[in-house]
Amino acid sequence: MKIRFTKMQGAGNDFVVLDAIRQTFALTTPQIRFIADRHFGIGCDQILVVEKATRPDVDFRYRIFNADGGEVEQCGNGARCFVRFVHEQGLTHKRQIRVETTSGIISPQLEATGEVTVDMGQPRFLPAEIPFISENDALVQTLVVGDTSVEISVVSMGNPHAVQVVADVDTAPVARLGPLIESHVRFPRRVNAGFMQVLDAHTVRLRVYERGAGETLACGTGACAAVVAGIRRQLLTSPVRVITRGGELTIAWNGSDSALDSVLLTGPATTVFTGEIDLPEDFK
Ligand SMILES: N[C@@H](CCC[C@H](N)C(=O)O)C(=O)O
Repeated sequence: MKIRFTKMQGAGNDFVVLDAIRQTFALTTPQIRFIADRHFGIGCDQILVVEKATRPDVDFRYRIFNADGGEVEQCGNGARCFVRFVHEQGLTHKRQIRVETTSGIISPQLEATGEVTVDMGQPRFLPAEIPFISENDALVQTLVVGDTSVEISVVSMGNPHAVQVVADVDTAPVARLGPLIESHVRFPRRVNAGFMQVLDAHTVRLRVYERGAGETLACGTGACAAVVAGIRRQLLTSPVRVITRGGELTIAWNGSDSALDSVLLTGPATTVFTGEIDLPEDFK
């Protein structure tokens, strides 16, 4: 089966975008892994599938798959690439669109600057909403990871995040602790592990070990979760510039624990190349 694709990136978080409106296909999990494979396939952190809306009050639906083949609820950098894709492909002329995801509706807007701002919806903090196994809903929770204890704040941006504050992201043990936190028994659906260094009240550096993809150059929902956790912990004040290894994002959140405002994510979205791929039936 041959399908056309577009390779995109937002702050270095890279995507293969597939148009399921003008072509028909059904992907198996091995085929998703093949597309994402950086040696045998195209290579990407996530695959985004653009579909027709299933309800009248939205413009499109999109599905998100991690490189490991698992379907996920939300993707911030992907949402920005999504709006650029539907514009460049002539699927809409609207600068602001409403998009269904498996965890709700998001609203990306193409700015005059070329950047994209996405209303990512409200963050959630209750352990059951993450999900996270805990007897309390404390803002800072202790997680025992192997022979180390880390202090995390849990946030759902539709998808689960565990954010810790570190002294220096360059020396933070992302490769060692990231996979252990991702698959920790207290996160029944696994988790994205964020490592945030606070530079000042409006600036952080961030690395994220993503569920189902490993460390990526940037994670949009990870940036939202880190900033929201930092604001709740009174370390940060909105808006916050998030410096990742692949680029910069801006996060604004005027909410509080009692008034859960939407989180706004702004950043770049770029098309890299387009092509056609022949999918094998039997990739493992
Ligand atoms: N890169 C994304 C997040 C993609 C999904 C994540 N790995 C998960 O499993 O929840 C972003 O920009 O938000």
